[in-house]
Amino acid sequence: QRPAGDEKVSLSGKKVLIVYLSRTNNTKAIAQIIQTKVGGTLVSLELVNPYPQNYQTIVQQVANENASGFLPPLKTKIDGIGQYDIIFLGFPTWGMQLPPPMKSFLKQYDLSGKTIVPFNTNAGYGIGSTFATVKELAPKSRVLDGFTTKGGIERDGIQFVMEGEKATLVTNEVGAWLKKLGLVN
Ligand SMILES: Cc1cc2nc3c(=O)[nH]c(=O)nc-3n(C[C@H](O)[C@H](O)[C@H](O)COP(=O)(O)O)c2cc1C
Repeated sequence: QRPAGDEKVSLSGKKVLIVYLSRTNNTKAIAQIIQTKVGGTLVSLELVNPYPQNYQTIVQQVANENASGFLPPLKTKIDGIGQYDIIFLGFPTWGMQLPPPMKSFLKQYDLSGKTIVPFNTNAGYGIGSTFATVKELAPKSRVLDGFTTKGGIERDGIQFVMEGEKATLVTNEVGAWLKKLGLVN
C-alpha cells in the first residue's frame, strides 16, 4: 500500500464537481481557483433557512447545532450526482468542526466509490476535525489530502482576504497541491 499523502489520481475522462460552503467568500475564492485549474461544475451549498448575518448569533447557533447533531436542510439539490467521479468539497472551519451544512451534504448523498478532495479556510486555528469528519461521513469514498489556508477572521472584523498578494500566493499553493495529487500537470 502506498503511504498516505502519496496518492495520485488522473483527471482524464473524469467529471468534476466542486461543492462549497462559504459565508464571507474566502472558501468560494478557493473553489473558483480550483475550477479555473481543473474545470468542472461549481455549486454553492445553500440552506432552506439561511444562517443569521450577525457573527455572534451564527457562532452560537452553530455551537448548538454541533452539540445536538442537527443537520440543517439544504436548499441546493444536485442533479445526477452519480455522473461525477471527483468531488471537491470546500468549507470553512466552524467551531473547530466541519460546518453542519457539509455534514448534511455528506449524509444526504451517497458518494460511494467516488474520489473526494477536501479544501478549507479558517481564521488561523486550523482544520480542526473537519477533514477527519469528511472521511467518517464518506467511508466508501477515497478521500485525498486536503488543502487549507488562512482565510478571514470575522471575529476581528476581517472578512474577505483572498485578494492582492494573498490571492497570488494562494493560487500558486492550490496549483502545487493539485499537481501533487496528479490533477494538473
Ligand atoms: C460560525 C463561525 C465559526 C468559526 N469557527 C472558527 C474556528 O473554530 N476556527 C477558525 O480558525 N476559524 C473559525 N471561523 C472563521 C472562518 O473559518 C474563516 O473566517 C473562514 O475563512 C471563513 O470562510 P468563508 O469566507 O468561506 O465563509 C469561524 C467562522 C464562523 C462564521
